[in-house]
Amino acid sequence: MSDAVHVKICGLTDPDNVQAAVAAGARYVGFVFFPKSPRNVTFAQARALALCVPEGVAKVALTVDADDDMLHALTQEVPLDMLQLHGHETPARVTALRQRFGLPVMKAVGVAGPEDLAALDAYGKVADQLLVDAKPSADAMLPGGNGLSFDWRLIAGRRWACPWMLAGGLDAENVAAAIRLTGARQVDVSSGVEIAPGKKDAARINAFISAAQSATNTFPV
Ligand SMILES: O=C(O)c1ccccc1NCC(=O)[C@H](O)[C@H](O)COP(=O)(O)O
Repeated sequence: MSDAVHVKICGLTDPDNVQAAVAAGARYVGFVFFPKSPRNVTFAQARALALCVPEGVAKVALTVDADDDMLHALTQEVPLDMLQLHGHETPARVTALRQRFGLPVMKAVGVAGPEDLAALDAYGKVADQLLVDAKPSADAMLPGGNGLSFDWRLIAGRRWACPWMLAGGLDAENVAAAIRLTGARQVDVSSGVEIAPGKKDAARINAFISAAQSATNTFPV
């Protein structure tokens, strides 16, 4: 992995914001397939957005406890590079989906306290990537994308068997500190580059990517 921190902009719904993310240097763009989300896109919308994305930028589909039929239709209709699983998918399900759909799988794991760290070790052995995210509160409407951060000291300097991304409540103001504290080489953002739920903003996307890429990561690779 190169020295610059890799950025994923998640929950894109608009071609102008996809272009803004790509132009600013995002390495991943994420599309949300979760009807209750303000960022939900249809397969047709996602396909149109995906066709704007150049080679070298990974197109990630975020799903929540999706069944095989949904994933089959999704992967047939939308050109994708990765699946992001943001529900209660077990390690066995992660393994099965990697095999069935032939795409790398990133498993999101919510962290609120030290008791959540064992799950990162378990999923790190079977997933292609981990998304280390804030655990949503019990009454949250969404399982992610809540703009909530967790205590980064819980994972400072920790490593897993696969590459990982830091997520949860990041924005242009705090991302450099988060990178310094955790040693993250990849970061993911959704709410922190929005002006309203589901409404991304090109200036915020630019500011976030610039702040992440200029952050100094002092941890060894
Ligand atoms: O964004 C959503 O609406 C969403 C819906 C269902 C599951 C996950 C969802 N989002 C996850 C993300 O966008 C990010 O990967 C992550 O949780 C960080 O989000 P944020 O704290 O808003 O930056």
